[in-house]
Amino acid sequence: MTQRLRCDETPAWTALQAHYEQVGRHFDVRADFEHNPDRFAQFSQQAPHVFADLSKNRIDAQAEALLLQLAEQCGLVEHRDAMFAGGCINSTEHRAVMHYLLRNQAVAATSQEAAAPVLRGAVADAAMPEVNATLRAMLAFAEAVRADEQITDIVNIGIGGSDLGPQMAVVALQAYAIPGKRFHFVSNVDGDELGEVLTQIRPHSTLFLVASKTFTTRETMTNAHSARQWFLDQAGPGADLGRHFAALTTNLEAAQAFGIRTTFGFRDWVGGRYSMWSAIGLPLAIAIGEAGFRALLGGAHAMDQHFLTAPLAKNLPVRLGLLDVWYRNFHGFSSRSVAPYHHGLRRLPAYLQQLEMESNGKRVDVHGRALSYSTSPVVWGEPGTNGQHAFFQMIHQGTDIVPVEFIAVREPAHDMPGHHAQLVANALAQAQALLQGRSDAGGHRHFPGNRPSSFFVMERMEPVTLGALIALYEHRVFVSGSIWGINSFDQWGVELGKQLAQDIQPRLATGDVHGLDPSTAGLLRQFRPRF
Ligand SMILES: O=P(O)(O)OC[C@H]1O[C@H](O)[C@H](O)[C@@H](O)[C@@H]1O
Repeated sequence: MTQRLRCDETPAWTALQAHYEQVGRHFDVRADFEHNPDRFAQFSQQAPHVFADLSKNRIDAQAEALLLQLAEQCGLVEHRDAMFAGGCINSTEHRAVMHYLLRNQAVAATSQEAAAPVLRGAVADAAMPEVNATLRAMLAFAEAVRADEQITDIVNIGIGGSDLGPQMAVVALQAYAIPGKRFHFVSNVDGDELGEVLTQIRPHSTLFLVASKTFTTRETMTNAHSARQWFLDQAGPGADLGRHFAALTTNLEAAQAFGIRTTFGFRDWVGGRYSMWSAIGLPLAIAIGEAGFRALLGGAHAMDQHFLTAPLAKNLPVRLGLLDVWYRNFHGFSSRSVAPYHHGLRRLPAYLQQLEMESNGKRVDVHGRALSYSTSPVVWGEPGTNGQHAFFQMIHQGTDIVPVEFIAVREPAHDMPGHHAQLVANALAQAQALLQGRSDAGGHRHFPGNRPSSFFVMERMEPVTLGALIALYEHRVFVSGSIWGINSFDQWGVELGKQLAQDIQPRLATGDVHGLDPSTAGLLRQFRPRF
């Protein structure tokens, strides 16, 4: 990787610091709305399937111009283009990052059209035949499962990226899910989770999907082995494991060694948290069918094209990623709350926690040098209107500023009179209240206002819009990670705990506390009589 200027060494960074001191620190969005009649138009835009209003944020044209200079001076475009050219940008794992190839399909493409990739180039041309062949095989399998009335329950066993994406999407697209089939997601090694699912299913009507990129993740392997044992015990003699288990993995040999003959693969250039577009999306494909899954890919692809081709000043992932940098590094905001005003998006905050914090929660740059500036904010949230009755108090009147991201759709999937208007009114009102505040009352009733928020609007929650929304988030995370000069595609921070768990587990049986710190030793003794 060529040496680039670190973001805090660029002239734009220094200029942003000065602009923050002179203007940003005291910038009042309400005053700017009064002086600038174009503010809404300037800070809102239509991207593929997602309209975004960023005008309630603490940003002015000068800050955005300087952020765009920062992007230029940090080599954002070169980095983006390196990713889309198949460059080895995941340098610590020596891998390319090419999940976008999995959705290299035009919206509403038929299976024939889909065989012709939209993004061209040597890397895409080489990879697409296998990508399309796997997609076709996986979608054919999904259609067969959909048509198989004997199979009523699909149990996905996977964790992290092998759970959060497909689960979030199956929940979000419930209105499009095939009737008569239930979808279960088992991720936790806590036996309560698998145990609860096993009480609801029968072996002959269940399909287990063992989803693991590596096929070595201990939680997933423990759950998969327990599920297999349960299946063999319950199904009795003649149990056909092969018909009731499939694997979604890059490690096909390990899956076969487990006894699974139906396997769908993908390549190591698909990161776990970027894998819902791959074979890991099989539960979703079963739920929404081939046409739905292709529409999801098409929506994501439309966002890829936007990210690749729109000028940076009108490039929504770029604007959002730069806003994140502005807030994190200049305003010092340490968290962002996501508030989907859509019941179907209730797993989105959990999904985004992994996407953003596992990608950008890094303290060294791509060369391993310690950073002197902050990276990933904490991302958290709950669906509206529930959050309003819980933690919005803090967002309106607390001592910290928490930018909020509202997400709403124009068309609901239900036809319950009055509900949708009330839901949307609440989302609009919350954003308005955060901005306006309330100064006609003092003390406890005073709302300071000028509290920032963004607002995303989509036509309805459907495969194509969900695909675009998730790709938007992926690229936004890429943008801020790229400015920070970190590797957004590794996750070494999850390793140490895994290793120590392997050391501790046998100690629970033996009681050996040798070499442990006093706290861990004391806690281990608390559990000792149980093992
Ligand atoms: O899909 P798997 O190989 O089982 O990995 C599952 C998850 O576990 C890892 O520890 C990482 O933190 C995640 O990025 C990954 O998605």
